[in-house]
Order: sequence, then structure tokens, then C-alpha cells
Amino acid sequence: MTTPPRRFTGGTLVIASHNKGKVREIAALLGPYAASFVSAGELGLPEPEETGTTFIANAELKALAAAKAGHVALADDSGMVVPALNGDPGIYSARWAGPEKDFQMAMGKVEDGLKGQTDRSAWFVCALSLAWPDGHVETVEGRCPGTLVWPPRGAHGFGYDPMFKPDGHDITFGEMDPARKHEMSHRADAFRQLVERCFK
Ligand SMILES: O=P(O)(O)OP(=O)(O)OP(=O)(O)OC[C@H]1O[C@@H](n2cnc3c(O)ncnc32)[C@H](O)[C@@H]1O
Ligand SMILES: [Mg+2]
Repeated sequence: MTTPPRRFTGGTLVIASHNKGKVREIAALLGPYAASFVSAGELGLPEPEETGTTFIANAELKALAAAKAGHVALADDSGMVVPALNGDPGIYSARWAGPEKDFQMAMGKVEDGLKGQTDRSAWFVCALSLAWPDGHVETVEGRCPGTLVWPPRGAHGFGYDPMFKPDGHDITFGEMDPARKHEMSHRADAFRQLVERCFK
């Protein structure tokens, strides 16, 4: 027999991320389901080393590390997978931007790798993991397919958004109103699954 998923029954939820763009998006998506939340940065929690080899493993290790502080914690491990680059930057999406978090440079590296390639498809992945202080975790994974454009366009969103045009749309995530991105993003897809599992 499979055990049913564990539900979040209220109280403070820690958003276990040090990325302000992500925290902003997670807070917007989570609004109706958690009365109060605080980010790992606000709590002064350290940024764990992301030693996993999958988005799911890294989401789980970040959520479990934050939950040790005593509250249920939600972590997001995400990135952009480019088949023509053999799946890079993938789980290394943040690391491609270096310590300066220079995404102009990281997007330039992606574009350099695509020179001479005809396949400009990509997809974003978002693994979300909810962890309890006793070590229990619930994890889901969402996706959003699209195409890479050059030059980058738009100032909304964060990270690789200005070069990513979601399928079925003519504008990039960087040009898109945040509310619209939340209707179709990898993070929204993962959220729908997590809400179904743990917040209903
Ligand atoms: O680990 P935390 O503290 O949450 O913050 P981080 O920025 O290091 O996050 P990740 O390790 O999950 O790396 C994900 C990177 O993938 C990129 N990324 C993820 N979601 C994105 C989105 O919705 N739009 C654009 N880029 C995104 C972005 O550059 C992120 O820095
Ligand atoms: Mg990270």
C-alpha cells in the first residue's frame, strides 16, 4: 500500500531560497495557501552546497537543510535544459552565471554554444520540495517548453527569462507580465502539483 502524501496544516512556512526573483514568484503562487512565510535569507539560514545530480535531489537537500530550523520549508531547484547543449546549463543554471550572478554572461554562453546549431528548443524545469523538521519530504517536478531567442528581450522575471520564449507565445518571459508567466511557467506547473498533493 502506498502512503498518502503529507499535508501542510498551517503555521509559518520557510521559503528555502536565496534568490529574490524566485522568492517573489513563490510568494505570489503560494499566497492563498500559507498565511505567513519567511525566506531563508530573512532567517539568516546558510545556503547549502547543491551536491545533488538532479533537480529533485537538490530541491530536497535545500528543503531539508532549512527545515532543520524547526518550520516546514519549501525549496525550489530549477534551471534551463538545452538539448543542443546536451542538457546544459540544467542543474548548473545558477553556477553558469558565476559568483557575480551575471546572467547576461550566462545567456551569452548559451548563445555561443548554439552557434551553428539548428535546434533552439529548451525547457525550464522546477522541482519543488516541501520538508518537515522530522525529515519527511514531498517533491514534485514541473516543466515549461520553449525556444531560445537572441538577443535577449525584456526586463521582467530573472535569470534566463529574456532569452526564453514559451511555446505558443511571441514574447519572452522577460517581456511577459509576471501574472501571465505564473499561468504557464515550470514553477506554476510544479505548484499546481504540490497544491494538489499537500495544500488541499
Ligand atoms: O538555490 P536558491 O537559493 O533557491 O537560488 P538559485 O538562484 O541558486 O537557484 P537554483 O540553484 O535552483 O538555480 C536555478 C537557476 O536557474 C535559472 N532559473 C530558474 N527558474 C527560472 C525562471 O523562472 N526564469 C529564468 N531563469 C530561471 C535561474 O538562473 C536560477 O538562478
Ligand atoms: Mg542554488
